Order: sequence, then C-alpha cells, then structure tokens
Amino acid sequence: MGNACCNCTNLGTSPVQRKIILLLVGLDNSGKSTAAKGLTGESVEHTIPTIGFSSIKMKHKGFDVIIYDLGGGPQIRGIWSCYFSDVYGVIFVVDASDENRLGEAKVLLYNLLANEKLAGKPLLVLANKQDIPNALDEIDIVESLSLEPLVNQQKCVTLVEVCSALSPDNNEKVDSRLVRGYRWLVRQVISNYDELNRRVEHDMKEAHAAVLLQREEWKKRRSSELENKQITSTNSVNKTIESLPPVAETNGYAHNSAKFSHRIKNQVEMDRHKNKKSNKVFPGVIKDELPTEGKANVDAVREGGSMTVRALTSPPRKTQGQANGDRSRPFTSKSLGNTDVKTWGLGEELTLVDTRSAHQVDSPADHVEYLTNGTAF
Ligand SMILES: Nc1nc2c(ncn2[C@@H]2O[C@H](COP(=O)(O)OP(=O)(O)OP(=O)(O)O)[C@@H](O)[C@H]2O)c(=O)[nH]1
Ligand SMILES: [Mg+2]
Repeated sequence: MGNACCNCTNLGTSPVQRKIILLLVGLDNSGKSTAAKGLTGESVEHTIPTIGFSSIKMKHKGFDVIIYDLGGGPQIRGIWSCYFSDVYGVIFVVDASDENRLGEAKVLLYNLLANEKLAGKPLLVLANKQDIPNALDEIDIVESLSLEPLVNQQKCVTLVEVCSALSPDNNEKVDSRLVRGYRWLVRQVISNYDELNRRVEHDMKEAHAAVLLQREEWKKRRSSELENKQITSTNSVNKTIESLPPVAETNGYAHNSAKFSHRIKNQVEMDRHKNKKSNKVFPGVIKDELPTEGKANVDAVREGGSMTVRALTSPPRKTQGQANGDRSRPFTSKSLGNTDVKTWGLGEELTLVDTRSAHQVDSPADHVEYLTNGTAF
C-alpha cells in the first residue's frame, strides 16, 4: 500500500489521490460502527458487533480517506496492532453513558498511545451516546480518562468531541458534532501530511520486512520439522522390519532382502489406509500467507471431486490406539474446488482431507499455494 505523491499524475490525466488512513477503535459497544456509518450517510439503525475489521472509504478534498473500523471485543483487540503502521490518525470512541467501563477504556487508550507506531499521531476522542441521560460531557471524559497527561506525554494533538452517533439532535441525518470532529482530525493530518506520510511509509516497509522474515523463519522451521517426521517414519518402518520373524520363516524371500522389505513397506502402507475408514488424510503445509485472503490451488482434485481444507489450532496429537488419526481441533474448515480460501491460521498445521476415498491427492503441500495471515475471527 504505497502512498502517492501529490504532484504525480496518473497517465498524465487525473491527479493521483493521496491517502489518509484513520484507525477507529474503542471498547466493544461504544458505537464505532454506528459513527462510521453516520459519516458515510448510511442508515445507523442496525449495527452488529464488528467481527474483525471493516473499512469505509470517503473523499476529502484531494484525499481518499479510509477508516479502519476494528471490532472492540477483547478477543479481537489482539489484531489491532497489525494496522498501526498504516494509520495517520486515531479516532477513539467512548460510551459516555457507561461509567462502569471508563476504567477499561482508559487502560485501552493508554496502551494504544504508548505504542510507538501511534504515539504522536493526531487523536479524536468521541464521547458518544450523549442522548442517554447522564452521559458524561467532555470535561468528565477528559478527567475520567486522565487524558491530559497522557496526550501530553505522547505528544498527540487531541480533540474531545461529544456526540450521539445513533440519535442526533434536531433530526439531522448525522450528528454535526461527529462530522466536526472527523473534519478536525482530517485537517490535522493534512496540515502535517508530509511528515506523517514519511512515517507511515517507513513503518509499513518495516512491518512488511518483519512479516517476510517471520515467514522465512516459519518455512525453515516447517521444513526441518517435516524432515524430522520423514526420518521418524523411516525409522518406524525399519523397526517393523527388524521385529519380523527370522528370514528362514518367510518363504521365498529368504535371499531377496530388497523384495522382502518392499513387501513389508507395502503392508505397512496398506494397514495405514485400512485404518483411515472412508477418508484419506494427508498432512499438509501452509506454504505462504497473505494479509487477508488467498487462493488455494487444488488442481490435484479430480473433476467432480471435492476437498476439505482444515487449519488446525494445534499440531496433530496422536495418542495410543489412534495411530493414524489426526486428533487436532480444526480451527476452521472449508470445502474447496478451485476456490478462494479465507482466514486460515498463520503457522498452523494444515490437514487436507480428500473426501472421496477412491481418489488420492499425492502431496497436499504441492497443491496449496497461498493461505492467509490467520486472524482468529
Ligand atoms: N443510545 C445510543 N446508542 C448508540 C449510539 N451509538 C451507538 N449506539 C448503539 O450501541 C450499540 C453498539 O454500537 P456499534 O456501533 O455496533 O458499536 P461498536 O463500537 O462498533 O461495537 P464493536 O463492533 O462490537 O466493537 C448498538 O446497539 C448501537 O445502536 C448512540 O449515540 N446512542
Ligand atoms: Mg463495530
């Protein structure tokens, strides 16, 4: 995601739009998605909790403004930091009617601004739900969040704006205080655009390099794990051979050890398949990852066939009596033709199950090209 320079032109015709990305965060149920919808002019009547991430796009003068609306639930907050490098400013939404959760909101905001990728970036705090009786005003919110020392310490230029994202006064389509706050934030970014843009580009490059490094390390670890597995399985075949009756009892194969061990290996292989009931299970590898979605190339599945891909939360555990079974808990699963695959666990072991027992997929690792950077949605 590069950011274009304002003086460049696109094929000499229209000027390239500059981009401003804003982070919209806060506790779950604070009204982030309602505020985002209000800003775009969408109906704010029905919102559901955001599971993961959604983005909205708007225009402001010569800029494309993209708002990353992130789910505020405790299990989703873990992914927030993946987006910090990209953003030019932050909108933090507080439910001003819910005093019980202000302490939690304060800790959250403190941790956000302490992050080096966000410190120093402009901040808009929306004290939302002002339509609810006894909602705290901006002075109370500043105090409850201990905002002043925090933003001074992190050098964030800040505005606190009260608003009601759901039911604005005067039957306006969107609360004008919300729009005022948003415009203030965009103006702040624009007034310091060059510096913020340099910082974003630098941080994004760094984040990208870190992902590549992580991926390389993971691939190395994975291939050495696979090598070890190979050695273990060869050893187990050799042990089976060693434990067989003396050569004299094996009719006809006594003097042909190569043929003999071939027969034993086949036997081991046949037993393995017998134990697998109807499905054949092949351990596979996630070979690559993409930020949000990827494609699985499953050419090996024959026409009319189907394949289920499962990403596992943990490496397969084998217990006694389940010699060939994969006993891991699936993270998620999806049936595939040659289709897109979404939201797989990064770095997780993958098992491909050919649901038609009659057909075999030779090596699943060869057939899965991309999988996603997993986010536990
Ligand atoms: N009374 C009132 N309710 C609001 C206001 N803004 C949002 N709500 C309601 O609060 C609830 C949560 O709103 P959302 O916008 O989904 O909250 P969110 O912060 O996006 O929540 P997550 O996506 O779970 O993080 C919904 O029922 C909204 O209708 C407001 O200004 N006043
Ligand atoms: Mg939401």
